[in-house]
Parts: sequence; C-alpha cells; structure tokens
Amino acid sequence: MSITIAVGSTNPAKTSAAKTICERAFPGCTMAAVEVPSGVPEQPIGPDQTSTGARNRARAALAAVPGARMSVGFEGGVDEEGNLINCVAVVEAGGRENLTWGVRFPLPPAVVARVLRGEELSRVMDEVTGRNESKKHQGAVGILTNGLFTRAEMWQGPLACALMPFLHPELYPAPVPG
Ligand SMILES: O=P(O)(O)OP(=O)(O)OP(=O)(O)OC[C@H]1O[C@@H](n2cnc3c(O)ncnc32)[C@H](O)[C@@H]1O
Repeated sequence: MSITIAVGSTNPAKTSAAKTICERAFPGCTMAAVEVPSGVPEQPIGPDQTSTGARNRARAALAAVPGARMSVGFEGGVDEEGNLINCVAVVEAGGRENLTWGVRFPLPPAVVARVLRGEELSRVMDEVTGRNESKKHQGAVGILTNGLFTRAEMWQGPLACALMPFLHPELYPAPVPG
C-alpha cells in the first residue's frame, strides 16, 4: 500500500531532498509539500529554536495533509558560535518522533556578525555573494563549497538517519505514549 508523506515546506532545496530519500525508503510513496508555521523566529538562533522549528513543521505538516502517515520538518539555524546548524524531524501518525542533525559548519565571520545582530542569513548571503534566493537553490553550504555539496544534498543524510527508527522499529522500541 502506498503511503503519503507530508513535508513542512515548499522550499525546493528541502522538498527535493525529501523526495529523493523517501521514494527510496518507501517505494511508491506520495509526497505532499505544505507551507506550515515553524513557530520560531524566521531566523532561528541556537539549537533549541532550530530543533523546535523542525519538530513544529513536521507536526503541522502531518496535521495539514489528510491521510498522511508520516511527515518531515527541516529547519536551518545559526548558533551563538557562528555555525550554520541543520535539524530534521520525522513524525509518524502513531505519535513516534525522531530528530537528527545535519552538518554544522562555521559561517564567514562578517556574515555571522550581521545575523547575530538580527538579519536573516539568506538575505545576508544573497547580498554578500550577489545572488537571489540562494536558500532555495545552493544554500550557504553550496555557495561556500563552490557547489561541492548543495543544500538539497545536505538534507539527504540527516533525513535518511531520521528514518532509522521507522525503518528498524524492532531495534528502536517506541516510547510509551503519554
Ligand atoms: O521555505 P522554508 O521552509 O521556510 O525555508 P527557509 O530556508 O526559509 O527556512 P529554514 O527554517 O530552513 O531556515 C531559516 C533561515 O535560515 C537561513 N538559512 C538556513 N540555511 C540556509 C542556507 O543553507 N543558505 C541560506 N540561508 C539559510 C535562511 O535565512 C532561512 O530563512
């Protein structure tokens, strides 16, 4: 039976990663991308806001897509040390949730200074590199690696790892509900 998997974003750097991994993990699945609130600032600062955003997006996407069996939330943030951090949440209709982290790398100091003063990372990256909406394309990771590793590729690893308990429920006993 084909399952529906909701994704809490329409950003192509996220939806393409979700499609690539989920279609391999659950052949024949249907993907549904929906814009949902993250419940955290547009530019999350620190791991708590970043993981909360990922979890909120996954929960909201599951609720927004009728019949969805599972959902995915991706959230990027900047930590106080000036690293870009990336969190993935997967939520199952039964209530089981899992959270994983993607790559964490230092952003250029001049970019960090502006973000920690309140600017949004993607706007600063676009301005500094003369691009438009880079967060939907290469992302900071793609720009800073000269395309060796794009934002869509970057999300694939942590999403695959976030699926581990759902692919191996016999090895990951579910928490007792409530
Ligand atoms: O459409 P949505 O799903 O909201 O995608 P987003 O890229 O705007 O949202 P995120 O929650 O993933 O990231 C929060 C902010 O962090 C910034 N950001 C995160 N990762 C980035 C990256 O790789 N490149 C550029 N900006 C990034 C960007 O400013 C985002 O608005």
